[in-house]
Amino acid sequence: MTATSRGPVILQILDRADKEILALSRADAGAVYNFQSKFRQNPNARGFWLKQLKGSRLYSARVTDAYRAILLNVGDQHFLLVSVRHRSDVYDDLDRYSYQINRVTGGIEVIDLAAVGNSIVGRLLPADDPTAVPPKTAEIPTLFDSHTDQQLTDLGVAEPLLPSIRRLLTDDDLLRFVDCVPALTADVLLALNDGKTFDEVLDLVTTPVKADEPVDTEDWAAASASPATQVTTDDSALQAILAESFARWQVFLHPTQRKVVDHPYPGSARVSGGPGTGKTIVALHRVRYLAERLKAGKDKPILLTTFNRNLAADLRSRLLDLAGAELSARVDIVNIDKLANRIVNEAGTDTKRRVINEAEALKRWNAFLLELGERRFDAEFLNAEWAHVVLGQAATTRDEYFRARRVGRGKSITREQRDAIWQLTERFTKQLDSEGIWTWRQIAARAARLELDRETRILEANNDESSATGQTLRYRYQHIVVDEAQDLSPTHWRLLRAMTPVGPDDMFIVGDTHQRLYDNQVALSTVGINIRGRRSSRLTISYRTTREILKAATQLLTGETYDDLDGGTDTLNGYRSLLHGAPPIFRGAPTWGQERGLIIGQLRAWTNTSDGSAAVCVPTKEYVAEVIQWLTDDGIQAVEIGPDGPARPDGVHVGTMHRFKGLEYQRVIIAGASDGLVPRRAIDRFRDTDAKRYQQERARDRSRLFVAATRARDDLAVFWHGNRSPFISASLAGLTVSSDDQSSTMELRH
Ligand SMILES: Nc1ncnc2c1ncn2[C@@H]1O[C@H](COP(=O)(O)OP(=O)(O)OP(=O)(O)O)[C@@H](O)[C@H]1O
Repeated sequence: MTATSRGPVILQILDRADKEILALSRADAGAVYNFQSKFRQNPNARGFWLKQLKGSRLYSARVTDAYRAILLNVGDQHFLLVSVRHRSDVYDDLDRYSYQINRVTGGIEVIDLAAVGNSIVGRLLPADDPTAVPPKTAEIPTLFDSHTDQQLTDLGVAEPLLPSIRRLLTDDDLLRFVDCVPALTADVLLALNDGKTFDEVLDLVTTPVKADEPVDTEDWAAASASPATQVTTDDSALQAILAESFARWQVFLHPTQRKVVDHPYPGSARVSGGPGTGKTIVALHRVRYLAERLKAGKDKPILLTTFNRNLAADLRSRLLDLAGAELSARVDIVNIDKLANRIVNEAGTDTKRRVINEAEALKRWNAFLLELGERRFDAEFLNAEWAHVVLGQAATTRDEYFRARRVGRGKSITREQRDAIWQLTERFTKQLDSEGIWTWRQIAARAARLELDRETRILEANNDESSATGQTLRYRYQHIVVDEAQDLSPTHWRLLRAMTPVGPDDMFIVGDTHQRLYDNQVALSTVGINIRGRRSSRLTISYRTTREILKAATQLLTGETYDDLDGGTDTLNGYRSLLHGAPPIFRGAPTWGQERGLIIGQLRAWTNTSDGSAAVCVPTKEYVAEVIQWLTDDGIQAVEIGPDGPARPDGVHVGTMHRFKGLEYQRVIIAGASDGLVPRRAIDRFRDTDAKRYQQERARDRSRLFVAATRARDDLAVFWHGNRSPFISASLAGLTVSSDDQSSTMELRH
């Protein structure tokens, strides 16, 4: 052993070794814990039997009689724990392990060649030559024949794997193979095999993880500090792994996630990405990054906000896990409506009012119009105009309303109509006032007004140094982090913008417009938030969903376009998964009553679904009640998902598509995916009268289905009765018949 007792010994765990440790028995994992703490004190202690592979950086060390730790020495006293294996697997000479610094990413990669070899032949290789791989037979075409070795390594494929790659014949070979190779190699090969060109893979997969500086493949110290080397950062993370009290996301960030998190921005930044790409994880790490850099104090200079209450509760508990109590105490975590309400309460002028929700507001619009005998506009149109144009753009006078932009509001209106609308909304608002009630949108508008006024006072005080108010009045927050940004309204953005000064790292905005569930849209530049150019990044690897589910889910979106929160368009280009599993099931029944059989049958077929790992998602509340009844009658415990999440953790969870945001399940059934329900039949009336509105409502229903489908980790089943939803293509449904051939006699509920 060359390691001496010069400096402190550093021992970190390399990504993937944690999975092996967690697979050990409690006693053996405990032994790993003892091992690592003793090893740090003295790596040369006798009981370790520390053995170096000749001419190599690899060492084996004894953990217990049965287990060996495989260590990579990356610096004088600096080791990475790369594997914990049974003694019989290690073959004392460690020949089965290959290690390198990837010349594209600069990250350290350790490869178990024996596992790779086994994956190719699909059986165990002889123990006397674990790295042996059957020779390639010249005439049989292999998967990557059209790419040269040079091309593959330029894309970041690990060089030691090239001979094995040349022996991959089938998709199954590849899927087995990618389970035991470095993540970038897996990602590149899967993308090429999916038919992407060299340039596309370079652009989508390789460039985002490429090292910023040229890579020195002999500089192990630099490589161990590279974001591409995913290691535990401190002892507490290592302890957490061993105590099984950690979640992987707390420790191992993907290099693209790491780059977005650990980055000083000159102003606001925005992160997009499909479902499950770790946007919330990144938001949480970002909050920790910002909190660690705060000046000491007890105040809360960071705001972490999201759309609704249960998502905020989830952020709170996850931040506590990630950053601990002390840092979390410096962060104000509150959902956006509650934040607005707080500001209004603080002003003290409207504290006695009762809040009504959107559905209630619409009912009142209907009654109001009926009473007036008003027929020029319908209630939905006026409610939306009031929400998006009047309140959304903070128009408090007729003139302001006349100047307000109506982008995205559908059919255009004349000056005369504008005048009539203004008068109606004024009267409607007065009526609500007189009854002492208001909506969440009104609260947000009032809060935004209050905060904008406050900001004006701050700026005035700063300009006038003699003013005493300048000493005390400050912006509420130094940094604001927003999750689920796609669902915030322009008024919410105005409120947030006024709460933090424009400057470095002011706002960090995370969201995916493909998952927009509420009727809100914004171009951030119009509310003073600049996210253009390098301030925008996209995450593309899903950590939640399998390739099979992801492919089906993205097909549900075909034909729709999505905005990028700033007037442009966003796509799911490059969205992918390295996980694989069973193909999703798409199946129809003649009637809703018969769909019951599909639901119950599927839950029974999956087995062990009563532990909260499975959920049924339906289009409306009525269907929730009915499915819960069916499951209960069948002896299956059913638990409703309410506004604060599932009522209890076990059982089969049942809820509407709206409720599924922020949740994830091993197995998901989407039931009632029928034409007339998804999208809602109610929107048909806009088809001819307001094409823009029709398209927006339809896109929202599509997003709901997409969100529901992407909550599934391993298994997804989509059922319908009567005609299937038009969002489910014939190829998805596995049907060869044209849609006209679908049974038109099938009964549709409603
Ligand atoms: N670096 C990582 N390592 C391990 N797991 C991760 C990582 N990043 C994300 N995950 C896991 O992937 C899943 C999805 O993460 P997260 O909820 O942050 O995604 P999201 O992009 O916010 O999803 P959605 O848009 O659907 O809300 C979670 O289970 C999370 O723990």
